[in-house]
This record gives sequence, structure tokens and C-alpha cells, in this order.
Amino acid sequence: MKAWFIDCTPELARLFDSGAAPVPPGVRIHRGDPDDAAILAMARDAEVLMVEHTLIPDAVLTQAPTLRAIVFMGTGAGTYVNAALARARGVPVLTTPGYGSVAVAEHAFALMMAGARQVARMDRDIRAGVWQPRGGMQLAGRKVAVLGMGGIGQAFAERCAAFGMRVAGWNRSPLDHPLFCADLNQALHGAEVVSLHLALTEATRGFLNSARLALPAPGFLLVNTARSQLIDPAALIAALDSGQAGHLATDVFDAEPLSPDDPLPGRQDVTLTAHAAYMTRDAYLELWRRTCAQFEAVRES
Ligand SMILES: NC(=O)C1=CN([C@@H]2O[C@H](COP(=O)(O)OP(=O)(O)OC[C@H]3O[C@@H](n4cnc5c(N)ncnc54)[C@H](O)[C@@H]3O)[C@@H](O)[C@H]2O)C=CC1
Ligand SMILES: O=C(O)C(=O)CO
Repeated sequence: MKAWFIDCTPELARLFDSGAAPVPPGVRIHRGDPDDAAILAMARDAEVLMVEHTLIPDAVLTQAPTLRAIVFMGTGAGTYVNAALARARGVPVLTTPGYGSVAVAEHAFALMMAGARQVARMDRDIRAGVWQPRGGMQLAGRKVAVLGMGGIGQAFAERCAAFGMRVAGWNRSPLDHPLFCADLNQALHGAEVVSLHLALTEATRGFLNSARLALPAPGFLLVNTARSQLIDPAALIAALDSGQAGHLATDVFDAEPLSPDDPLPGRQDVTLTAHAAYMTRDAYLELWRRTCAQFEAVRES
């Protein structure tokens, strides 16, 4: 069976080139960033498309009759593939959940610490020739609301508890976990840090709306390694402008790479990383292993 793996990042290319991430027979690798026409041409030349952070054009689902499956190298495929159209066309979109919960939780922690201590702000200052020490928030003793206690949320919550934070880990279904909090409003109320770990679905789009953004403590720190679409964009900007949200530390954006009119890079009250929370060597190797396992599952079906 033939497959194309598209959108190979330099990090992954290094793992291929060093032999650390073996490529199964039948899988061809496209290095770089293909345009829609190139993606369609690969889809017409394969039974399986293996993709990372590539927007799959709808034409792939309607004009590539040999395509049997798309394997999304990651958890949240919904922002990259039109899931409803894929379902309607009978093209399964397979994912690789759980490959790197610790890596993402550690990155969320890095964002929380950077935001709490204004690390990126002072780095920008110093590079601009400004020596301006800036105060921060001590994390020990602070309340953190962890929204979504799946694999990543639990790993993050446990790390916060180890730092002496007061953790309210909300999950929509009850959990037998010592940090679980059943009441969303209670979890958010007075939180000094809020960290998002929900899956993006039609039900969770815009989940953090203006009413929910009003519940944490004034000046709270918002951390997002999940999906930007979980936050209502107008409510987010209003919360930052009013100071209700004191800082946003985010790894995920409405458009990736960022659209030139995205307001976030122009602000000082944000810390930004380029959707890299999962990118540790350990997580990447496990991610590739699971991606190949999904390819094999299609081959054997
Ligand atoms: N920035 C990055 O590099 C990465 C980001 N992610 C994102 O992190 C997030 C969490 O991923 P995992 O912990 O691996 O997923 P998971 O499947 O283990 O957890 C998902 C959570 O979302 C909740 N959820 C799902 N539908 C819901 C609904 N309708 N209402 C309320 N809660 C709902 C579940 O109860 C669960 O708590 C996802 O958005 C995923 O796409 C995942 C990997 C890497
Ligand atoms: O696994 C995911 O969902 C990611 O965001 C990284 O691709």
C-alpha cells in the first residue's frame, strides 16, 4: 500500500535522517510545505495520507478516489481536516491520542512560569536595550483551574500540585482523581491561573466566553496549549484590554502560521510559542511510532 507523509518539520526530518524514526515500506516523505495542488496530487497517488499541521483541502476528500484514510499525526485533527466531509465520503481520519501528554503538560508549565514571571517580556526589553526588572506572581499557594482532565490536563494538574498550587481540575464527566472538581464555576471562581486542556468540538468552540472569563481573579493568567478556538476571540481581547485577564500564554492560534492581522503579537501582555508543545524528542518518536501503527492498521484492514 502506498502512502504520502506530508509537511515534514525539520525536527522530524532530523529523526528520519538519523534513523531514529524508521519509515515503513510504502511511505514516501514530502519535505517542506506543499500547496493545495501538490497535496491533491499526492492524495491521488496514495491510499493513505499521513499529515501533521497541514490544512487538508476539501478537494482531497472529493477528488482522490483511491484515498482510503487520512492519518493525522496528533490528537486534535478537527482544525486541519473537514471531519464532516471525511465522514460523508467514508474516509476515516485516524489520530494518535495520548502520545505526548507529559511533553505538552511540561510546555503548559513553561508557559505558566514564563507568564507568571514576565520572562518573555523582559527578554524582549533587554534585546531592545531596555533594562527593566519586572515583578511577577509566585505560583505556590495560587489557585489554578485546569479545564479538561484528560491525559494532558491530569499531567499538568499533578505538576501544579507538586509546585504547591491549589488545583481545581474540572472535567465534564466525573473522575476518580484527587484534583477533580465537579463544578466548572467553582473551579474558575477566583482562579489566579486558568489552563485549557479540552478537546475542540462543536460543543467546546468558544467555551471560554465573556461570562466564564469574568469568574477568575482579576489579572489572572490564561494558559492555552489546547486549541485557540476554545476561547471566544472578542471576549479574550476584551478581557485582556480590561485587565480582567492579566496575561495570555498560548501555543495555539486561530491561524497557524499567524495571520498578519492577528492582534496578539502586537501586545505586551502575551507570551507566544509556535504550536510546539508536543515537540520533544520523546513525544515526537512516540508520535511517529503511533502514526506508523495507524498506517499499518489501514494496510491490514
Ligand atoms: N499544543 C500541542 O502541541 C498539543 C495540543 N493538544 C491539544 O490538547 C488538548 C487536550 O488533549 P489530550 O489531553 O490529549 O486529550 P484527551 O482526549 O485526553 O482530553 C480531552 C478533554 O476534553 C474533554 N472534552 C471533550 N469534549 C468535551 C465537551 N463537549 N465538553 C467538555 N469537555 C469535553 C474531555 O472530557 C477531556 O477532559 C486537545 O485540544 C489537543 O488537541 C494535544 C497535543 C499537542
Ligand atoms: O496532537 C495535537 O493535537 C497537536 O496539537 C500537535 O499536533
